[in-house]
Amino acid sequence: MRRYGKHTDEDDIRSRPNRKGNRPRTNIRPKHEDAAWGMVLTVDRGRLTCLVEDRAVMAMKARELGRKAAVVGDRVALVGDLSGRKDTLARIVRIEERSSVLRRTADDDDPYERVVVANADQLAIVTALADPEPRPRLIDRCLVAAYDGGLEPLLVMTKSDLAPPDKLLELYGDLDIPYVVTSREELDSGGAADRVREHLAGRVTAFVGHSGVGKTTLVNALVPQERRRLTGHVNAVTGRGRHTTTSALALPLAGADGWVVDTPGVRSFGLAHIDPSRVIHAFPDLEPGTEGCPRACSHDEPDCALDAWVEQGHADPARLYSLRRLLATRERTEGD
Ligand SMILES: Nc1nc2c(ncn2[C@@H]2O[C@H](COP(=O)(O)OP(=O)(O)OP(=O)(O)O)[C@@H](O)[C@H]2O)c(=O)[nH]1
Ligand SMILES: [Zn+2]
Repeated sequence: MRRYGKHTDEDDIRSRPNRKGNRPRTNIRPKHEDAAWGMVLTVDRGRLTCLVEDRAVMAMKARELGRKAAVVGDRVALVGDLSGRKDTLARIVRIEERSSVLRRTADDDDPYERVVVANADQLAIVTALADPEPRPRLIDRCLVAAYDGGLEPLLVMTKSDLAPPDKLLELYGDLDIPYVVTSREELDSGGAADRVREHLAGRVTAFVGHSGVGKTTLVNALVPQERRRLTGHVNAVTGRGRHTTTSALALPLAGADGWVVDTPGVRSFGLAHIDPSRVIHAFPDLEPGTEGCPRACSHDEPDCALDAWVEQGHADPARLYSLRRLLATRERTEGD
């Protein structure tokens, strides 16, 4: 994984025009020698905590960056006071191009997409087998966002002590998506964290899930208190499972090289920003069946080949129902 530290790139902010196309004013040019690379760990009302070498450095975005927001997971160039000491504030002068972006909107009518996490390799979709009931359509939405943003999905099914995973495995077990099933007992023994950790080594994994599924419990098991202290997040994740900001929070994995990015619990996952034609990629069991579809098929018309595909037993009818519902409504309501 990349290391964060001294920024040696020749292409520094001084040679780049600002958003009006003008060269930045002389007096606001950052000193190149001072710039260092960091990773954004969390964002709280315009204040960003960045990991620089092994220090947590508070920073603000430089004005030259305009409206472009830095989000958790972003790799940024920083100048100014990089000591990480209390009451110091560095400046972010550049955001590196992202290798992936997890985006969502508040609902399917919301024109404002937000980037939840940048540069994550993997999306762990946490779903409880009971309490709260699993919601396949929310899982499907997360899968769409993962494929669209360039993240590999991982399914984590919690609370198998309360209900068996059979129904979800019928839907997702054959899709080539790795999955882990955990229980209360395995949480207590450490077995749950061990099995999830096997999928996280050397990667940045964003965890998403509906409120109450046990995401925070799991993240706490993966990242013990002393690891959090390394990045200044001593009390960032509280007992009741909510950290104080509404932003995601990157935490260094214990026992393996990798990052866990905890995100606030969601009730919905809006996909207003995603073109309907790309939704099918999150349905690898159905996608091959669309070869027989007419051009620009909406997959909800009489000639759609997917009905026959399902009748021939290539995919579960519930999956086609999910796809159609997602395409048709694209509307996030509580019951969806
Ligand atoms: N029975 C059972 N309960 C669990 C399991 N995992 C977590 N819980 C419980 O589920 C409840 C919710 O867990 P949290 O970790 O707070 O859930 P969360 O997904 O972080 O929820 P938000 O903070 O709202 O995002 C807690 O009371 C946990 O103790 C499990 O495997 N089995
Ligand atoms: Zn079709």
